Amino acid sequence: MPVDNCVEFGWQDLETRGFLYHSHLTTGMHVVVNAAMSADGKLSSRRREQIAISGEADFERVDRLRADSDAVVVGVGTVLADDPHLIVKDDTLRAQRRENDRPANPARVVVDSSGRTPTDAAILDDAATTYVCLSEAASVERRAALAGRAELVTAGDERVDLLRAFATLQEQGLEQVMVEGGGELIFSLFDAGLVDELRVFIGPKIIGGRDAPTLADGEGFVTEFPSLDLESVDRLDDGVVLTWCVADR
Ligand SMILES: NC(=O)c1ccc[n+]([C@@H]2O[C@H](COP(=O)([O-])OP(=O)(O)OC[C@H]3O[C@@H](n4cnc5c(N)ncnc54)[C@H](O)[C@@H]3O)[C@@H](O)[C@H]2O)c1
Ligand SMILES: Nc1nc(=O)c(N)c(NC[C@H](O)[C@H](O)[C@H](O)COP(=O)(O)O)[nH]1
Repeated sequence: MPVDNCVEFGWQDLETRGFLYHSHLTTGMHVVVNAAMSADGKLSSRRREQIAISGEADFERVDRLRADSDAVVVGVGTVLADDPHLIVKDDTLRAQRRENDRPANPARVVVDSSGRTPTDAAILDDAATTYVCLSEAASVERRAALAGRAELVTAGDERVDLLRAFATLQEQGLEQVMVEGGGELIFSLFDAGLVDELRVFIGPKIIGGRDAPTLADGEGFVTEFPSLDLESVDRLDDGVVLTWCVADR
């Protein structure tokens, strides 16, 4: 039975089982949003400092999902707050990728309209290819600063046009895409109809704070809301991982 727009198995399983799946994009890209959320729905504190919400087992799950992916995507807000590296941490998983003729690490993608990604950001090191998705608002100076460190994708006038940017990434062969956050980017991806699957680890913390980032920030939906089909609930560490398919709009 073809898996409609949602992967019930790991990526390799999907390929070996020959299941067909379709994505919200015109052809093969499959976008999985994966985040860790406190019991009260926050991604970090109001100070936007990184807070460990995942336990050891969930961090390992995230590492496996990265290893299964062609690209890991974050917004520049996350780069500025956490200076993430976004590589596969487990040596065996990296070796398996190389054995499968894949780069040791998935590509890294930053959604960053004006090119605010610092040139000394960990995400720009040589551990993996990095794409910086800019809009036309990015200055010549910022483009020149980033050009030597990353592949530049330009889409959109003010904010990054996510549909066009993701279509360009797909042309680069990036089909299995994992989005780690943050809340602004996750909302925009849902708003653009680009999300196929949502996996959330809900961890044993209360963070609170009316200004703390949540799973989906941005403008918010007011009349029509993305609909989710629950695929699985798995207990992990002292929390749970919920996996939803995003229903076609
Ligand atoms: N717990 C988790 O799983 C997790 C994961 C990632 C980030 N975080 C946290 O989230 C916070 C950062 O999230 P955030 O919401 O501030 O920033 P973000 O990472 O979502 O980046 C948003 C920024 O991306 C840029 N952008 C360009 N085009 C855009 C578009 N079309 N749509 C949306 N953004 C666009 C804008 O500058 C925007 O401000 C940090 O505190 C970080 O620690 C938590
Ligand atoms: N899965 C997950 N559990 C958490 O408890 C937590 N705080 C994050 N937060 C995501 C983090 O803010 C960055 O997006 C990168 O996940 C960091 O990546 P590196 O470890 O530097 O590769 N993510």
